[in-house]
Amino acid sequence: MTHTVEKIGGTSMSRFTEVLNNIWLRKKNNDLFNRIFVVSAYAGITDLLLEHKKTGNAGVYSCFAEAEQEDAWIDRLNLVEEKLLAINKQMFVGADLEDANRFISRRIRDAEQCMQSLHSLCSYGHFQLEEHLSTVREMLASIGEAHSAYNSTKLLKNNQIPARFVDLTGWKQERPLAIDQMITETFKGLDPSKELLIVTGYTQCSEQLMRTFDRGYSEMTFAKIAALTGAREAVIHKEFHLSSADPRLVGEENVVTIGMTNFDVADQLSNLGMEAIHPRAAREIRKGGIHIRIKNTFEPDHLGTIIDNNYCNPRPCVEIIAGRKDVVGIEVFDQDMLGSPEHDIHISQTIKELKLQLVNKEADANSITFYVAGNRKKINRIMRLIEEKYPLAEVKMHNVAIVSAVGSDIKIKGMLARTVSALSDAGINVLALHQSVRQVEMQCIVAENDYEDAIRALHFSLIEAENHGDVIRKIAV
Ligand SMILES: Nc1ncnc2c1ncn2[C@@H]1O[C@H](COP(=O)(O)OP(=O)(O)O)[C@@H](O)[C@H]1O
Ligand SMILES: N[C@@H](CC(=O)OP(=O)(O)O)C(=O)O
Repeated sequence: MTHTVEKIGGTSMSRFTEVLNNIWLRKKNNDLFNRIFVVSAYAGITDLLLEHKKTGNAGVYSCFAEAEQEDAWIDRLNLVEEKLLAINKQMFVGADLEDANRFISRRIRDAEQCMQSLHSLCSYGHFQLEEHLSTVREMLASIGEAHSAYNSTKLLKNNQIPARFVDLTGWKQERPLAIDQMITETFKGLDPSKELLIVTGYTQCSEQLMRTFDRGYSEMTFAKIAALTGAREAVIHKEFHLSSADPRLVGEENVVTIGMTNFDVADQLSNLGMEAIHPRAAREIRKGGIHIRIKNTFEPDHLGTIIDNNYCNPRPCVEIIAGRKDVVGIEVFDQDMLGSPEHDIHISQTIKELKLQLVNKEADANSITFYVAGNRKKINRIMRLIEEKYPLAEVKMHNVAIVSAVGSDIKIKGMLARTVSALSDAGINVLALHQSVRQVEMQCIVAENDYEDAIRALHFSLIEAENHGDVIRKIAV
């Protein structure tokens, strides 16, 4: 096991000069190679191609799928092309710029043609658009990663580094293969000891990457490659160190870097939309017995954070304050619910079918509240469906935020009391409170407007007050 597999997130990718200097060119001679890079689309591009990951705002795909205005998706696709070409212009000049533009414009035109043809085909009742939508979604998504991987390879070659564009998008491939086979076959003929391999974060596969793993899918490609090629270490390059809270909210000068943590903590964070790592990707890497290192792209000398399955902080404490805005609490009150799980089962199933994200839920004798995230249209739809199914129930919608204190071990007396006091001392009303018996995280539901203040208050009382220094649990390996 000599090589590493390294993923570069979209936010970092957009700062391509720093990626070039801090990640690629930094290593010299023997250390330069034996690194396989899996790259995400440049920041915001997948959001434009599909839909906004957090707000659900329409992108090319959602316009095409909803087809309210027939040609709205074409305008959006042209807008994406403009953005991609603008990125090229920042990176290349002359013949290189022309080549980069030709590559990506061809893919966009191919996709446009397929989608146009599909549209005409589906004007005949024999062909149903719905049956092909997931394929269209996959095709569109792959454009973002093909663009960033192609450009990165070109940039490296321009800097005299041997590099190869490894295209897992299966563009114009006859038939999709199963994901494991697609990766194994592709890597068979490649030698990472001789050149840097720059791999698209999107993989075309018979399982359909997004249908199986959804957004953040490049981490799945990354995890599969790490496991299937037997990597020594799986590295994720991000915009910030994995920190005790979002540095944008709490201030870079106040947060503490996390030195070590475990996959359990990472799962809690990804449930809140802070994808330290995609939970399914984590499973793949964990099964392969590989640890993950999260690194800050802009501080290349820092050891970063190790996520290891066996890690537990020897001193119980809160390590991270995370949270999520734009959560809707759907409260269903129905006295017929007493003693029966029927409402819970049915509503949970509807949430799944509508592809809303269930962040948490709580229940008492005759009411149940589902905390979900997703776009407004879907939320309104589910409210309607619940009211139709249970006409005697009272269904209410609450716009809330969730703030959460997470730690690999928080099993100490008084921790929950301290958390709630921190919020009440800051004048914030706690609407609901959850802590599971495993005691890995405590979640407080607060009004949406209180989100930022609540994060800062919890960070101040539970982390800053502990004087951890620069790093919570320095890396010991
Ligand atoms: N605890 C945290 N540590 C570091 N970054 C965080 C944390 N919580 C939220 N963030 C935010 O996550 C963002 C990175 O998001 P992410 O989806 O991982 O980006 P990418 O994969 O494009 O690099 C940062 O901009 C930062 O504001
Ligand atoms: N760009 C894709 C894949 C991905 O994983 O992106 P990022 O690494 O920037 O989260 C998405 O947004 O879903």
